[in-house]
Amino acid sequence: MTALVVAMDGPSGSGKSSASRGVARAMGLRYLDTGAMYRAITWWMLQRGVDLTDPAAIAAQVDEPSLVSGTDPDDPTVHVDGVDVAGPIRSQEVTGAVSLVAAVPEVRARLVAMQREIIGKGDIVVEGRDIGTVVAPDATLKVYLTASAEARALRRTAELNVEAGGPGGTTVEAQQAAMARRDTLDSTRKTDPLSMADGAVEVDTTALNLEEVIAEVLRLIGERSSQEESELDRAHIHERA
Ligand SMILES: Nc1ncnc2c1ncn2[C@@H]1O[C@H](COP(=O)(O)OP(=O)(O)O)[C@@H](O)[C@H]1O
Ligand SMILES: Nc1ccn([C@H]2C[C@H](O)[C@@H](COP(=O)(O)OP(=O)(O)O)O2)c(=O)n1
Repeated sequence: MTALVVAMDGPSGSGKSSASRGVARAMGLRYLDTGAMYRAITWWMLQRGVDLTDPAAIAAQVDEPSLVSGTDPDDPTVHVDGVDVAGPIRSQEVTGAVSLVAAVPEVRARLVAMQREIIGKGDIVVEGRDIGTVVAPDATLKVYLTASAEARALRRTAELNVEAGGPGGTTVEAQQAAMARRDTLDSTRKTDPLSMADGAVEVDTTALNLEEVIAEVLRLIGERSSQEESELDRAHIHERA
């Protein structure tokens, strides 16, 4: 069988990270969070005081930091210049700035090349916005996760409250507005907008719990793998005839 690559795309809060990690764990696959890579570069640019409203300033610095992404679904890591930035990349400051950095073509070129190199070894679940469309259009399975704007905001608010150990200073309404702003920025940039890839299967997670989402993706992988096997069988029969 050819190397398995599962592409998981979708907007913020649709459940990509949780579902991708669950699927990777269940199947013993590697896991790559490409959003964490965009966040890590953004963290570094903020540390350096780069003017994020100036795409040329971002482009001029993009090759400076070293970036290393781990692929263990039980311990996804990201290091910038040797510093573990798993915590800081989730800060509101980074979340508020990441769309500006991710819109710069030079940033995307560097990160897409790194992502393709990691994916090249196969047997991996990769999550992001443009995995099925740009990074790995030949993936074995392409999933596009969605959920209603309200469900996504509710999930994110609950997550922030847990992190803060109580009401985390945000409301579902504020969260929904912030996510809508970021989705708009992510989907209106000129390069690689947030869109569904050809051949992707849409999974609406609004009414599904995490276990149900993981089970559905595992079912789709099984379906795709048996389709591939029967196509191979047909090709062999054709060759022999
Ligand atoms: N199907 C689901 N039902 C309820 N909550 C979910 C579901 N999938 C994910 N979550 C929760 O929603 C939040 C956002 O999920 P996450 O996987 O980080 O989404 P994304 O990577 O798409 O931004 C997390 O707190 C996660 O535990
Ligand atoms: N393949 C990707 C992944 C993320 N991005 C951008 C878009 C997002 O606003 C940021 C952060 O992505 P991340 O997946 O961490 O965001 P969420 O956890 O879904 O809120 O990076 C991208 O442009 N392309």
